[in-house]
Amino acid sequence: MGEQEMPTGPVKRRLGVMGGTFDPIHHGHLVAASEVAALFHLDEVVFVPTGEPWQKSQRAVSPAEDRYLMTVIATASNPQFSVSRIDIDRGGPTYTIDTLRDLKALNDDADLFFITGADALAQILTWRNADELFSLSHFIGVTRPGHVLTDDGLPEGGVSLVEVPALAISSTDCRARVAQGDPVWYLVPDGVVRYIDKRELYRGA
Ligand SMILES: Nc1ncnc2c1ncn2[C@@H]1O[C@H](COP(=O)(O)OP(=O)(O)OP(=O)(O)O)[C@@H](O)[C@H]1O
Ligand SMILES: O=C(O)c1ccc[n+]([C@@H]2O[C@H](COP(=O)([O-])O)[C@@H](O)[C@H]2O)c1
Repeated sequence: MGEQEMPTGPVKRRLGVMGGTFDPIHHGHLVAASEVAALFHLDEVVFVPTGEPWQKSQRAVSPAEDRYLMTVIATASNPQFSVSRIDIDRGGPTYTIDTLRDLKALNDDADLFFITGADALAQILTWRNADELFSLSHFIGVTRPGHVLTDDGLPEGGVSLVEVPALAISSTDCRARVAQGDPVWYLVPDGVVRYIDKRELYRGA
C-alpha cells in the first residue's frame, strides 16, 4: 500500500507588490523587485504607480500617465513583472490600504508581499490604517543607501528585512540631473531616458 496522501489546500500564488511614485522609475526600484522576487520565490511582481502620493504633496509630481508609461517601459522586458493602474484609476490620494484591498479582491488565489525601501518602511506607521496593513500582506523592507533598515515598532512576523545590492539612486537625483542637463543613462532604463526626453520631463525641476 502506498503512502497515505495528506489533504492539502490549493497552493497559493505569491504576488509581490512594488508601490511607488516612480517619478521616474530607476534601477534601484528594479533591482529591489528582482532580488526580492528571487529570494521569496515570487511568481510575479506587480508595480503599482501611485495616483496622488499624499505624502509628496510638497512638490509637483509628474502626470500619472507619464509615470505609468515609464513604469511599463521599464518593466516590459521582464516576464515576471507587470504594472497595475489601480491606484491611478481609483482617483484621489493613494493609500496602500486601498491598494492591498483591491489587489486581494482581484487575486484571491494569492498571498501578497509588499516591497518597500528602508525610507518608506520607517514611515509606515504614519500610513492610513497602518494596523490593518499587516493583515492583508507580508511586508519586505529592503536596504537603501543612506537609510537605516529597521522593523522597530512594527508587528512581529509581519515584516522581513533583506539586503539587496545597494544602488544609491533616487528619483529626486534623476530629476535634478535632467534639470541640470546631466545624463541619466544607466541610472534609469534606456527607454525611460528616451521617454523623459520625448516628453521633456523634469527640465524645469
Ligand atoms: N535605490 C533604492 N534602493 C532600494 N529601494 C528603493 C530605492 N529607491 C526607491 N526605493 C523604494 O522604492 C519605493 C518607491 O520609491 P519612490 O518611487 O518614491 O522612489 P524615490 O527614489 O524614493 O523617489 P523620490 O526621490 O522622488 O522620493 C519606496 O519603497 C522606496 O523606498
Ligand atoms: O497608505 C499610505 O498612507 C501611504 C503613505 C505614503 C506612501 N504610501 C505608499 O508607499 C509606496 C512608496 O511611496 P512613495 O511616496 O515613497 O513613492 C507607495 O506605494 C505609496 O502609495 C502609502
